[in-house]
Amino acid sequence: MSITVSQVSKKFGNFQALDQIDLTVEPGTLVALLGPSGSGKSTLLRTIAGLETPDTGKITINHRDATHLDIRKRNIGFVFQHYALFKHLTVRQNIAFGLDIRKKPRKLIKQKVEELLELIQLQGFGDRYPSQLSGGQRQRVALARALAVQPEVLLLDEPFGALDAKVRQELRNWLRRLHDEVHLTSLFVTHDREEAMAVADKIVVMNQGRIEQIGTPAEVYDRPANPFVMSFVGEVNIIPDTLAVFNKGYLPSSSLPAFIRPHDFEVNNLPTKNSIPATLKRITHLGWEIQLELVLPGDLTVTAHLSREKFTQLDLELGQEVYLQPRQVQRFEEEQHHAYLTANNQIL
Ligand SMILES: Nc1ncnc2c1ncn2[C@@H]1O[C@H](COP(=O)(O)OP(=O)(O)OP(=O)(O)O)[C@@H](O)[C@H]1O
Repeated sequence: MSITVSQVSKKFGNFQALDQIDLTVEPGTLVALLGPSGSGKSTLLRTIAGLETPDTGKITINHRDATHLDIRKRNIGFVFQHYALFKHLTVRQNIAFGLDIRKKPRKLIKQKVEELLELIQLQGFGDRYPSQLSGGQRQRVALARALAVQPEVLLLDEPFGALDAKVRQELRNWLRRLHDEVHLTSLFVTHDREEAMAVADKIVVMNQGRIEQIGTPAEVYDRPANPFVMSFVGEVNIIPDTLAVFNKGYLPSSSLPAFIRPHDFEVNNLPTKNSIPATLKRITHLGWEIQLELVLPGDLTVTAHLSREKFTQLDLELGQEVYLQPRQVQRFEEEQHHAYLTANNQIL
């Protein structure tokens, strides 16, 4: 079941929530809509679901024009951040809800509900009420309820947003396995880049109602289309005045800012061929890696990430001088800086 969005725009009053969106979701893929708050992710998802009508453009689901199709005829399952389970119904009754209102035979409903309880690993919880479940369990029930009516498309709006980090991680791995098992086409909204990277086949990076880039997690991370994407999908050092800081042979001269990921700095105690001297200002233990805050000539502070092993080997002390050598530097053409500059205050 494929989804195609062509030239879809949507305004709320004077506010352009979606601006000429083009997107194709291939059958069987799990796609993440990633972007800062207010970038239009939910509006796009709701438009595909039929909860919003686009002002212009077209939406096709499985090659059928669905732009103005009634929501009930789209064969879509929807899961929201705030598990909208019916409080007065048990887990079993919640899962059965969509089948009940479609007046499916009792025997089939019973069988389907048991299958889904097994799928979400909540056998034995069928007679509980939502208030007797944890947040993660409730969200799994919400998923089972959406899956009960056998949708071909599953849309999830920040499904794990309200859960703590550990449960969130478990559930996202589980969602990935479930997606592969059930052979759905799924689209989910998140503002968490790690979640998008960990789960999705493709990531759609959104900003101010537009799509900045569509690509696999590796593509958007390693070959970002513009400064906005580079900054949004991972940490980055932006060296604005490359002429002043780097022009002494450290890097090829350029008037464009240099974008360097913290783990793309090689750190050494002694100068190497093209290294930059820097003073070590702060050391932070991030768990499996160490973050260094370093001051470059010209008083520019950058961060570098080191493995624990390398950190131990260097035997670093605060205030000492080290030498940085960028392994990889990205630069973007002038016109690609627009999105970054306008969204700058949201991501730095
Ligand atoms: N029904 C509405 N009426 C007016 N403005 C709306 C409506 N729905 C959304 N908006 C506005 O459209 C913009 C995009 O909202 P949307 O919910 O799509 O963003 P989002 O990327 O999902 O953000 P978040 O991560 O915060 O949920 C926001 O500025 C929001 O205030």
